[in-house]
Amino acid sequence: MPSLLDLGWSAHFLSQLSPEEAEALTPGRVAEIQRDRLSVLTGTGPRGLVLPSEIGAGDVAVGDWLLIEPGAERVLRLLDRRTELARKAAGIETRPQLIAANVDTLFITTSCNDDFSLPRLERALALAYEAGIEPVILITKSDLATDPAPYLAAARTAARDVEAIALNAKAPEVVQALAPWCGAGRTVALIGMSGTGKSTLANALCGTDRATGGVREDDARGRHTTTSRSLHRTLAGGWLIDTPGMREMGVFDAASGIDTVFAEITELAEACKFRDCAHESEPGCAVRAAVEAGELDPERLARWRKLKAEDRQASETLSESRARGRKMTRFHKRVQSASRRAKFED
Ligand SMILES: Nc1nc2c(ncn2[C@@H]2O[C@H](COP(=O)(O)OP(=O)(O)OP(=O)(O)O)[C@@H](O)[C@H]2O)c(=O)[nH]1
Ligand SMILES: [Zn+2]
Repeated sequence: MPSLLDLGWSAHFLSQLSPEEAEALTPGRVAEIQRDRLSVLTGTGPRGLVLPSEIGAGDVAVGDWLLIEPGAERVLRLLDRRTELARKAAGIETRPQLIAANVDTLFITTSCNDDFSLPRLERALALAYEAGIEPVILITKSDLATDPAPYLAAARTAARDVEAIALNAKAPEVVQALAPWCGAGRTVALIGMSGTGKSTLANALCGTDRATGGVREDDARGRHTTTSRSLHRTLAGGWLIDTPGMREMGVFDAASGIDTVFAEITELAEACKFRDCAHESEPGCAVRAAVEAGELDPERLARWRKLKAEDRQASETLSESRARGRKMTRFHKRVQSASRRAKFED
C-alpha cells in the first residue's frame, strides 16, 4: 500500500495543518471524482467519500489533497495546491476550469511527423510554466522517422533548457526512459494533440491496456471519449493523472509563462529604449536589432507576438466575464433587498 510520501505528501501540505490537526486528521489524495462522490487514497488505503456541500464540485480536482475526519469519514477541507492545471471552459462564458491539481511534470506529446508544431509546443510550455509545473517534451514515433534528430533539435529551441526526448511510445524502454519523472511521490500528466501517443504512453507507464485512439479509429461512429479523470499508479511507483480530451488548451492569464518560454525575447526587451516597446517601429529597439543581426529568428518573434495577443484577449474576456458576474451578483442583491423592503413596507 502506498505511504503518504508515495502519494506525494510533502512539507508544503503538512505546513497547512496545526499540530492538533496533524495528530487527529487523515490526509487523503483525490483519485477520482464522480459528481459529489470522491475516491480518495490515504496512507491506510482507499476511501469513498462524499463532497461536503460547502465545497463545489468544480472546486476540487483529481490530485487534490484534503483532510478527513476519521470515524465520521467527513471531508473537512481542501489543502492549498502546489500546482494547478486549468483551462478555459467550453461555453459562452469564459471561465477557468480546473483540470488537475498538484501535478509535478507535464509530458507534452508531439510526434516525429507533420503533427510536430513549434507554436503548439510553445503554447503548452507557457501553460506548464505558468502553472509552476515542469514540462518535458516527448516526441513520439521516433521509430517511424528516418531521423528524429531535427525534431529534437527544433523542440529544444522552444524554451531555454527544456527537456526533450524522442521515443517510440510502443517500446518497453519507455518506462525506463521516463522513470526519473514517474517515481514514488511524483505526479505526471499528459497533454498533446490527438494521435500523438498519450494513451499509448499512459498504458506503457502504468502497465495497463486501455483503448487507444488507434483502436477507436475502427469505430464507425467515431471517437468515444470519457470526461472523467483519474489518478493511476505508474510502474515506477508514482502517479499519472489521465486527462481524457486534453488535446490542446488555449492560454489565458499566462503572461509570466510566456515570458519564461520566450526568455531571450523577455531579456532583450529590457534593453529597448522604451519600456512599453512593441518591437515594431520604435527607435532603440533591442529586439528588432537582434533580428537584424541574425541573433533572433523573426518567426520566433512572430510566434511570441501571436501567443501574447491570444493570452491578452483571453485574459480580457475572462476579467470581463468576472466583472459581469460581480455586477449580476450586485444586481440580484439589489433586487432582493428591494423586494424585501417592499414586503416590509406592505
Ligand atoms: N510506431 C509508433 N506508433 C505510435 C507511437 N505512439 C503512438 N503510436 C500509435 O499512434 C496511434 C495513436 O496513439 P494514441 O496513444 O491513441 O494517441 P493519443 O494521443 O492518445 O490520441 P487521442 O486519444 O486521440 O488524444 C496508435 O495507433 C498508437 O499505437 C510511437 O511512438 N510509434
Ligand atoms: Zn523593442
